[in-house]
Amino acid sequence: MTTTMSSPSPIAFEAEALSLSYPKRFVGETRVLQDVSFQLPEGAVIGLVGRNGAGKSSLLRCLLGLALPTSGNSRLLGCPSQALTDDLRERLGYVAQTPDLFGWLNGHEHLHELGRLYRDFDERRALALATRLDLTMSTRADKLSLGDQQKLSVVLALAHDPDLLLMDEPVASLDPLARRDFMRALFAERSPAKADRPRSVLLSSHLLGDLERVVSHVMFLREGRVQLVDEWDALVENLRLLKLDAEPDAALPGLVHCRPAGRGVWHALFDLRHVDGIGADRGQVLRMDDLFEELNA
Ligand SMILES: Nc1ncnc2c1ncn2[C@@H]1O[C@H](COP(=O)(O)OP(=O)(O)OP(=O)(O)O)[C@@H](O)[C@H]1O
Repeated sequence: MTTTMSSPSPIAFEAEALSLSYPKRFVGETRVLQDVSFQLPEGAVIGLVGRNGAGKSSLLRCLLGLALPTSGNSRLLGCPSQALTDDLRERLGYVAQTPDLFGWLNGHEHLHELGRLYRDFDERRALALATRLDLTMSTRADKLSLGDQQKLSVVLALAHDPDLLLMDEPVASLDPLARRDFMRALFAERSPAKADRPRSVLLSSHLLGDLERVVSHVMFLREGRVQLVDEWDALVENLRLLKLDAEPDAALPGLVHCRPAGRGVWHALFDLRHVDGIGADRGQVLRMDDLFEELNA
């Protein structure tokens, strides 16, 4: 089931019927994204959630113009992904799933090289973040642990204080303290010149406990489709899980999702905003990992 939400605020991330397929080796195609639509406002911190292979990296790559959709389109701050302007690129930060570093350069040398590309690059700010993340900047990237390579990628992505940040599992290899410091860095004060601008963040992660603490919005992807996209507080307030002894009628108002849970029991997820007095308000409130299980089991 797909919920598409709109907002009166300016839109940071937007997709319209976005689909992406890759040809299979001999015949047919792999459908990676199917009819993905959403609008997410500026200033939002969005958790992008789904099982392995759900299409999270592919969606981020389409938004950044790094993958060409089969149909549909997407925009970043109103700019079409396939025609990002230099000005828009200056406002972007991206952390790829696999650290995208030059193995023979150390952290300082990376800062020096990248600093030549951005007008707003702030090396002092980057070094302060490296210190907070306990990252040694004098070691060649190919001699860093995977976690430290991820930290360096994050330091580089934040060094020009971007308005839009897209991050593909940036904390997967970080220890809990580094993850905490990373999350703080996301919300650290912006540079004086950008203090009044909202930063919008789209962040894919399997660490749902961490996401739950920081996101304003969440988007659940399954098999390339958007299952649910909404403000996280609204989902906590309004989604309820009921355990039923029969399959509910799919046409019941407010029914978001249902699944057989074994021994004749059905789990039904209702949205109280659309329910018509069937006692769903007595259902269970879900944490993000519970909701993930309900949508994917
Ligand atoms: N270049 C490609 N050619 C063919 N198939 C691809 C290509 N890139 C991705 N895929 C397929 O697209 C699907 C989605 O992959 P994607 O990496 O977007 O998923 P993901 O949600 O990011 O997964 P994970 O959580 O494991 O990182 C997978 O089935 C993958 O095999």
